[in-house]
Amino acid sequence: MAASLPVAPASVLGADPDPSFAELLAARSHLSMHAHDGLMVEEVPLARIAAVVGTPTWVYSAGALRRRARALKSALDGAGLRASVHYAVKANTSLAVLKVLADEGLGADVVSEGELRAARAAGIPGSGIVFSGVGKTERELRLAIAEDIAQINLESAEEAEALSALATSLGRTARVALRVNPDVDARTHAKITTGRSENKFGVAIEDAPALYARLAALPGLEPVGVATHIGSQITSGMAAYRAAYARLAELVQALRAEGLPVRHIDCGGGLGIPYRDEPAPMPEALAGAIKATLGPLGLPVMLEPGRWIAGPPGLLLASVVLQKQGTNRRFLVLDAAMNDLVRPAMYDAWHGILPVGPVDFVAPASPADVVGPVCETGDTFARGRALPSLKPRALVAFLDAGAYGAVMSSTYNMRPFAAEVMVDGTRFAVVRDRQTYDELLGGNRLPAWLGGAP
Ligand SMILES: Cc1ncc(COP(=O)(O)O)c(C=O)c1O
Ligand SMILES: N[C@@H](CCCC[NH3+])C(=O)O
Repeated sequence: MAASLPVAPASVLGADPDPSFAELLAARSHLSMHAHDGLMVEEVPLARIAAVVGTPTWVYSAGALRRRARALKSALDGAGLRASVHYAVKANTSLAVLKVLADEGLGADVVSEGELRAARAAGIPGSGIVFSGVGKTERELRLAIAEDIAQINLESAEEAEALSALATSLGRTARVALRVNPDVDARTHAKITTGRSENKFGVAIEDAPALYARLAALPGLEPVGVATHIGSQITSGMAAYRAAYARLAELVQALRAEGLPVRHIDCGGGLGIPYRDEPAPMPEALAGAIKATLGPLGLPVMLEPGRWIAGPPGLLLASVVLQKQGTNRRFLVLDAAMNDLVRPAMYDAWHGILPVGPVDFVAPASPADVVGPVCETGDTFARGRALPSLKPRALVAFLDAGAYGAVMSSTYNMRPFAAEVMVDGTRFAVVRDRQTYDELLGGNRLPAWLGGAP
């Protein structure tokens, strides 16, 4: 049920005010503020989840995941593209999330044995799986061959030679695509741009024709296409995508002129989401950019979106431990920390923070620094954020934390991994148990010479 509550004040920081609570809510249709139950995900009050599961807890909306998977596919269909979507598993590896997306017919883009196993465990067939990554081990390549996955995206000449030798020794032929680095600037955070020549990913586009010919000549390999991925959280429009895809199109024409077979093009991921008030790139725009640049080739395309699918449907639910008055600063100290959600510490990322209680939602707001209890100054989620005065045990939600949230958490400061919950309509379920202290300590062993069992 939508909020019929007054609009909370925007940030008091001035020139570029943060979005108000009401604006944040309005842009996220799986969230609503109920006058009695507080902030809800679909039909489930977050306060109920906190009462049953505790905090910190990741909460995912199955409905929002399904809607986004469908929206992406319909944008691609609408542009008349023959396209397959391979969800980038790295964004969120929860089996429940993967199962929802598998049920929507999505394939997977994986970068490790663990991700390949997770995708298979969720029921994604090998024929829907693409394996990317700059350093796949022999063990991982063996598994990829055994699972007969759709394609292995090769990122170097060295990897091509190694895979050829391995596949030949196994008496198999591996379908491969060549990941090229088009040397375009995706104009995103320096730590997550991948398509510049100085980045470690892919092979230089100038070297691609010769290497593709080599793939065709090597035993045990069947080159089926070319791939690229220029970076993540791309919100600067379609120019970088267009530049990269135009280079891919030229490459494909050059390969065809040499009589080399190209069956499809892997366009990568990277579509950004509005965490704060960034312009929201729509899948229709990406589909249009693909159509305009690659459409004339008449080939099927593959996409590898991670964040766009899994980001907005997830949040991190946390409790206030205490509110501390510092020198000219108010600190809201939470039970969640940088070990749970590392993006603010790692990339200075901005996440919307909403109070969960209906009373807190409409109470007067003033600037607060929102921090965790970890012993690092970087354990700061937000500075000067307009929030009401919150009592110990009040709940807050970090928005858009479904992608690169739980997957990047650690147990730093001996803090267990948080629980994960999925909401679907009126029901919710724990989809990953909170790590226990026994599990947290369990992997430790004392050698005999320190008193451990011989
Ligand atoms: C090869 C590859 N494909 C897809 C993705 C998914 O990116 P995003 O979550 O930005 O869509 C990544 C991560 O950036 C990647 O490295
Ligand atoms: N982990 C990054 C994105 C990296 C994308 C993976 N190649 C983030 O949280 O924004």
